[in-house]
Amino acid sequence: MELQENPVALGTAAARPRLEVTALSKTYGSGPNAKCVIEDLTFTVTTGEVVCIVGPSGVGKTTLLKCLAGLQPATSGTAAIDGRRIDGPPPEMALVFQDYSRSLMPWLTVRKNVRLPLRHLRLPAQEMNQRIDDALRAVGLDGSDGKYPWQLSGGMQQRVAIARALAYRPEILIMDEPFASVDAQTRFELEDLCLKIRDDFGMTILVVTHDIDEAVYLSDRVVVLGAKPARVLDVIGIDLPAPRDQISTRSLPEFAEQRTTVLSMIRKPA
Ligand SMILES: Nc1ncnc2c1ncn2[C@@H]1O[C@H](COP(=O)(O)OP(=O)(O)OP(=O)(O)O)[C@@H](O)[C@H]1O
Repeated sequence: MELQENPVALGTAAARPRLEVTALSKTYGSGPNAKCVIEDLTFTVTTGEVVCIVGPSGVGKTTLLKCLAGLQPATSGTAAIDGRRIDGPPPEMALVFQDYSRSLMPWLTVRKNVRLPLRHLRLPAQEMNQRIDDALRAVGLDGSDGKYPWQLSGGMQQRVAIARALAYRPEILIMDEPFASVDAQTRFELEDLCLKIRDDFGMTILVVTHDIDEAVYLSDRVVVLGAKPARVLDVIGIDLPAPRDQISTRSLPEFAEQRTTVLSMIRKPA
């Protein structure tokens, strides 16, 4: 797959903040009905990093992701890519949502689903087909392109959703609880796919998850959010050896230590 060269793997670029969230706040409504959902969030995601955001349910993650995706303005503060303020959907960003059953079109084949976001790029047919083939191969679904989503397992459907994001060739991938609706074994496979995408393409990946173990397994750093309003409690560097492996990494004493650190941060009284 030829998404982009991996500057991190090639050692040609110093790690730099790709995505910068600075003092970002979002209040819905005004006057007596004003509701501050996220307050003064500051964190960065560096090129080629996987960063997970964890926090209590209803913390405001969708609100945050909508601001990062340029779908709604922040009330104050900024989100920026390479120092460029986000004020609309950034062309270098793709999103993957939890609910694949609602994000895939059941009446379209796998191939046509993956092609959907490419239509507005007006690519030559050959390049369009190449991108679709590459993306399906990257998620292990080459050979399934003529099937319909409802003919696939949940995990395969989520792979289609990931392939659709990859075919767009994003530099930044944002995933909103992407593996929450699949069984445990598939979840492990998709987590490893996420790390492979980062390793192969140097992609910068931000994942929202409620699963602390998943956050520790995937992340270079974990952003821990407190609730009401959402604010950053801590950013925890995850120092685990690469490459990560579902059995050996999760068996390490350091894994348990990092997990306890994140968990106790979330459960600490405000
Ligand atoms: N457009 C809106 N107008 C007013 N309030 C909103 C709006 N969107 C979200 N909210 C409120 O903001 C709060 C956080 O919602 P949000 O959907 O961002 O949380 P979440 O972390 O994604 O939730 P969940 O974990 O349940 O998916 C909720 O109380 C919600 O009611």
